[in-house]
Amino acid sequence: MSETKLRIGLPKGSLEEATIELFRRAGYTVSRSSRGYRPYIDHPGMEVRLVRPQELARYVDQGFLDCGITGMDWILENNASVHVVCELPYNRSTRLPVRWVLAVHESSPIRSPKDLQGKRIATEAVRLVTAYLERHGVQAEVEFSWGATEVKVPELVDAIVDITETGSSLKANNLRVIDTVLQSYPQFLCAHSVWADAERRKQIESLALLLLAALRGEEKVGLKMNVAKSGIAAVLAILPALRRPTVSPLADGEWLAVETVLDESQVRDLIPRLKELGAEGIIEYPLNKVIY
Ligand SMILES: Nc1ncnc2c1ncn2[C@@H]1O[C@H](COP(=O)(O)OP(=O)(O)OP(=O)(O)O)[C@@H](O)[C@H]1O
Ligand SMILES: O=P(O)(O)OC[C@H]1O[C@H](OP(=O)(O)OP(=O)(O)O)[C@H](O)[C@@H]1O
Ligand SMILES: [Mg+2]
Repeated sequence: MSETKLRIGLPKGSLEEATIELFRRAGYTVSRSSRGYRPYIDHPGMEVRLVRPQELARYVDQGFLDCGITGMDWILENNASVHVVCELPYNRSTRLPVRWVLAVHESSPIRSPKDLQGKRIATEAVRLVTAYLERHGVQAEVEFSWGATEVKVPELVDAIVDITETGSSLKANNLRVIDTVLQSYPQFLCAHSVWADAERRKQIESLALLLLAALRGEEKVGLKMNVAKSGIAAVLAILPALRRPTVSPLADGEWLAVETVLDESQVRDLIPRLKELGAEGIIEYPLNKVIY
């Protein structure tokens, strides 16, 4: 093991709970004290810092952190030069990407990006929005917002660009979405110099493997059932698998046990059909990690 510890930056705020839970499922316990920004991690070769997601990519770029997790949105907004190891498809409350949306008050006459000509837009991501307006050939004033952006329309600004995940903040503030500026998932990123170092890179790749395995373990389940030999072809015809289902004989020589791994979302449609096809003793079980 290398002498110096791998310095990992984890995002404070919206992504904090979900990220620490992801690390737990990946096999790493990160424990925080109430105001501590230096949580403990149960691995002797690692240390963790809790950092604002807006700043994390910059600290990795500058070499203060070796690697970390932050949204693609803030990597782009900072124009940070970092190596993206992998995308991690989760967010604060769902598995969907967050969207940075251009939104106006319900009562606004603005209907399309073109209608923003000469208007004022508030956002936390000034660079992203400026680039968006350029792509649409629109000149408008983009002002930086420190947060609580939704409440600024229609009195303070004509439009906002803000993050939405479940849509409840937009709804609560009577906002109408005009367009999506960017979709974003958290990214596992590291410094170019870390990626160039064979030993560090191996550490990073192992961590990425476990984080992805834990995320997949959340969305997949195992399914087992008994099927009479005469019915096996029909069952196999509808059964998804990572590669192919496992089929093994029961002790009676007449029946077969079938085992597979599939998306949890498929199970509710599949189980009634399997039952109709004569499958018995169907059991579903959770998985901690899935590695392709
Ligand atoms: N539901 C969500 N709302 C906001 N951001 C989210 C959500 N889910 C994931 N994220 C991601 O978390 C990061 C949030 O960064 P942001 O700058 O908004 O800080 P924050 O964690 O929301 O802190 P604050 O509460 O001070 O705004 C972004 O990368 C964003 O894509
Ligand atoms: O679509 P939703 O699920 O409602 O989530 C989106 C909301 O969450 C974030 O707010 P945050 O908690 O970061 O507060 P802020 O507005 O002060 O940044 C974001 O800025 C939206 O307001
Ligand atoms: Mg926020």
